[in-house]
Amino acid sequence: MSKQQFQTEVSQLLQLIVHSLYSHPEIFLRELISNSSDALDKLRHLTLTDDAYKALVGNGIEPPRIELELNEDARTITISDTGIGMNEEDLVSHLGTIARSGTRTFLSQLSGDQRKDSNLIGQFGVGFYSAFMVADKVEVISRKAGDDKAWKWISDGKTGFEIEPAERASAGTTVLLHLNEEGAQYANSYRLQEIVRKYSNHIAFPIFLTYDKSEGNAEKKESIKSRVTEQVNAASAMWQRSKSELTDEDYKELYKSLTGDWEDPLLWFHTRAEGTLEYTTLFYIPAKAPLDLYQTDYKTGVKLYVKRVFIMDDSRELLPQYLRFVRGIIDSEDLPLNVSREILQQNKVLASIKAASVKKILSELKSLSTSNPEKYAQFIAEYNRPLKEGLYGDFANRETLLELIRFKSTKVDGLTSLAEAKARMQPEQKSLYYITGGNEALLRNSPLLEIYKKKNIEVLILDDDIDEIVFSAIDKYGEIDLKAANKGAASEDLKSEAEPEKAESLKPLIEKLKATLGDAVKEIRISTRLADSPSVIVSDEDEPSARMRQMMQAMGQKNLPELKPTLEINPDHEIIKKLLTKTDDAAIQDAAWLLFDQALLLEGVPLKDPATFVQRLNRVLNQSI
Ligand SMILES: Nc1ncnc2c1ncn2[C@@H]1O[C@H](COP(=O)(O)OP(=O)(O)OP(=O)(O)O)[C@@H](O)[C@H]1O
Repeated sequence: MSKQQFQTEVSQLLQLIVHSLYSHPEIFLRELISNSSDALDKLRHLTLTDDAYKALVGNGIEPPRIELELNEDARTITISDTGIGMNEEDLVSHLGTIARSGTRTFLSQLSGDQRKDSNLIGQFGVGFYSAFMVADKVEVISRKAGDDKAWKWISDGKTGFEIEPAERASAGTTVLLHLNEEGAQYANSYRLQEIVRKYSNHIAFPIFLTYDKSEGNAEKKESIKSRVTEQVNAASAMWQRSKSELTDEDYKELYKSLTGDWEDPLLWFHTRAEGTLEYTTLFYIPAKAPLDLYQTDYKTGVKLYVKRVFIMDDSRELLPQYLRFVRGIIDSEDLPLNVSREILQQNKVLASIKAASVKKILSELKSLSTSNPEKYAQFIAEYNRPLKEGLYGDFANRETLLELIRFKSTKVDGLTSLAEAKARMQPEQKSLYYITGGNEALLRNSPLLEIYKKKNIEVLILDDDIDEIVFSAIDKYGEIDLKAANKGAASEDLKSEAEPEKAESLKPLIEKLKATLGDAVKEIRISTRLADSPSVIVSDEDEPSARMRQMMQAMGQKNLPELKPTLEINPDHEIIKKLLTKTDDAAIQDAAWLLFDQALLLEGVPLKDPATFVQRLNRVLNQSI
């Protein structure tokens, strides 16, 4: 026998489970049955596709079933399956550690108070460990398909576990729960049947319950107990039934058992396609974004079935990456059962299912945005950003995605759509405008927006760090141009007349400024977009903005060419007007740098030489007091 410690995270998780989940202990059964169902799925796939496993059917591998056994006197429940099973190594790694990085990160981020909040932990599946809510000792006896040996794992759920050799007639896993005080209520056959029907009715494998049934004997006026085994669930793949047969509760329970989420899903879409290709899809959108949404090793949430046989649940080919928050099932009639990961990558059937699924999901979201704006707002609060990622990669659905994404704006509180912004356009307004950068407050106060304010034109505020990358690739919304206010060309539309004389009179000043700033700027020109500020910096259409360069540097991009922005000055500003009459070169030089540096600061670009900036500022201040 070997005694082993739990990984630290497991101990933390167990603490959390035992101390915060008392409100839902019954879910232990759903979690264990869903593990059994997964194990049966995995083995069935192997026996259908792999000759070595095929040969073992009836000889070490039994037909798929899940058996619950209740022993009221001993206060034990067993959950057995004829699935894939675990060997010694699997038992240690699957039941002694937490493999999912999402769970690990989640646990490490929780504060003391949050740990007490059971809603928070409901966001991820607690899985097997939920057994310790109801049991003070758990034994797992398992034999892996293809192996002769069986192993027993025993733990009190406190610090560690023991492993020893065991006996098991065929492949599969038996979980034996020694119920604790809290769990005693489940040593009751009615209760168990009720829980199975509530949470696991849709499980595609038969679930049997063996228990002592009391039956009245009218003659002797007494009840006789007999040991019986009865099937408890419907055992048909729920998604294959027609929508009209299914209730909201059915959908919600399937979702919970698929994902381990405790909250109801926000939405679901159930579709059956018949015709050239036959398949069923059932997609769910979780109410809260999955914890690993922004991790590169995120867990995918769509399971692939072929003719109701589970094939895989970790393929990134089933939906595009930006829809990685979608959970659910794709069940195809046309794919081969032995379809491999490599084949999936170039498979035409899957490509069509995938394309149709994306269209379906997006079009359902689009109709939700009009039919139920409140629910849509909940969706957007969680998933606006992944949709933007889609804008970057999914050309085929760009138009729909543009309709779905929501924006902050200078004209409305909260969020708005492009369609709404279009409806608010001024009669003379030629394009839709936006400004990008990493900080909302900075953007809202940017001098670049002054002219828009003056002309009562709306500007969308794009303050997500991916916005500039995404939107620089998108120049149209339908027929209308989308233009960045921080780029050169946006001001073309807003040009006022009467410029030639102004330009002529400012020429000498611009030359002096240019002589002072030299290589720090690419060009100095008269601005048509400023009202209250004396100066601003802008980038060319094809250049990354100043803020974007910072991001690229932060991400480790080296050898970026020096930033050489264009400085625009406001001919109508008092400072510029005064400078026109100044002849003192030293004062003009100080002013040139101050105009440039303040424009950089407002763009959120840190100054290269703050000390000189402060000296200059103090010089000018000194003269003005
Ligand atoms: N009945 C079983 N048969 C075979 N393997 C099992 C069984 N129960 C658990 N396992 C193994 O133990 C692992 C951990 O199970 P656990 O329920 O904690 O998490 P999970 O099912 O992977 O994730 P989640 O419950 O969050 O969806 C499983 O991934 C599986 O490999």
